[in-house]
Amino acid sequence: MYTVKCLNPISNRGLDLFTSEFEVIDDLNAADAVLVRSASMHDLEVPDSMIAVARAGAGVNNIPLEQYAEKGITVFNTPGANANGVKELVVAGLLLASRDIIGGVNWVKDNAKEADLTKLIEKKKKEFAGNELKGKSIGVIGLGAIGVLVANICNRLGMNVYGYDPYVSVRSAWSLSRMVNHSSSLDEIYEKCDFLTIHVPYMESTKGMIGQEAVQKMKDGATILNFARGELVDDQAVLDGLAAKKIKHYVTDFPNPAIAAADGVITIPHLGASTEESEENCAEMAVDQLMNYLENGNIVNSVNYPNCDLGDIEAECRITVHHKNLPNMIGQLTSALAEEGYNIENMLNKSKGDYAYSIFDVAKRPSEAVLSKMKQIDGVIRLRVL
Ligand SMILES: NC(=O)c1ccc[n+]([C@@H]2O[C@H](COP(=O)([O-])OP(=O)(O)OC[C@H]3O[C@@H](n4cnc5c(N)ncnc54)[C@H](O)[C@@H]3O)[C@@H](O)[C@H]2O)c1
Ligand SMILES: O=C(O)[C@H](O)COP(=O)(O)O
Repeated sequence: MYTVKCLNPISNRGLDLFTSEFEVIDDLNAADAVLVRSASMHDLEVPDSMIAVARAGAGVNNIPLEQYAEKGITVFNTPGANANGVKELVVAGLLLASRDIIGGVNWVKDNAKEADLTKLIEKKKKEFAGNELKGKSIGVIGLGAIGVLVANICNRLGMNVYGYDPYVSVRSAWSLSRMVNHSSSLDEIYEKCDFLTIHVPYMESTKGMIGQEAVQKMKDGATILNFARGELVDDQAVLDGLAAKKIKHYVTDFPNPAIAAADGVITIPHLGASTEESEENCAEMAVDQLMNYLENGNIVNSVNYPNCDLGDIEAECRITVHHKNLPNMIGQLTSALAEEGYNIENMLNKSKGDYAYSIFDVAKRPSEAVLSKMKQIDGVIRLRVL
């Protein structure tokens, strides 16, 4: 029996997938694994029993990835599972920024009781007029699961699309419309685009990537859309840009007190992935990956350990090892088994940065002495016997 604690509400579509071998519990201290959305785990004391975290979503900046890797806690996310939800809200953001829909709707509400409302509307509507998206240029920064969908739909809306992603994956490159222009520098995007939309992860290297210098390089009257993370954009740079009319609108899914009430800022309370469909997709994928890892030791879509998948367990015993990515780890682990006559029927080893993961299928459960010898090898972080 494995125990799972949810740190945020997780869609029942995912939780219902848990078989009788799994129990969702309230006590974190008794949990083997955690399911989480945006709750911050940075200052959370986690029990030694915890061996996995599944983020039902894309961004993992709420999880201490390196610290968990060091402890042999595998962290998963659900790539692409909420991308369509975000893409649709970006389209809404583009429309809210180019037509004064919010101003118009609010005015009608405020004047709802006026007897001659219909007449008044026809007089007033010119104040809420706007522009069309067709023919405007947009720069998409980050062409992953969301960026590709945004770039392609903007192309279909008749916009001139420029994409920037120096680390673009082959999968994304295949999915991108051939009508999307490839930008090799952010400067080209700043220079050419009426709209900029950011879809990169928040990391040390991307923090504040849209700052004073970037804003100064932008076209006059540009609109910035941020459906990725608040920290990617420097608030003061945006406020200065808005005050100087350099920036027309800042549309953000990540409001904070410094910008929430500022003129020109259109704020949405982190609703990008808050659709029934995205919540279900993320929950299903997260639970599926978690069960596969806990029961079979397979790693699919981890962000701090390599993907390593040997299928369902068919051998008598499976041993999984989280270890440092050091020379001769496999040699030492296989020797410990071979010295005592345990035959390895199948094995897989993968590495990611400083960490690696190995799976050994053996014909017989090794003795405690052999397992203890394997655990004591320098660089071994965690060993599981399944
Ligand atoms: N608003 C929401 O509710 C919501 C929902 C999902 C994701 N997000 C945010 O959006 C981010 C992107 O999500 P995704 O699913 O597309 O992730 P993804 O991993 O599929 O794509 C990220 C892309 O950014 C690129 N990238 C990384 N650093 C870059 C840089 N310096 N310049 C340009 N490109 C860079 C990567 O190569 C990758 O292609 C997430 O990390 C998360 O923070 C927000
Ligand atoms: O990174 C993500 O997937 C989004 O920001 C969604 O976060 P949420 O699951 O808390 O809505």
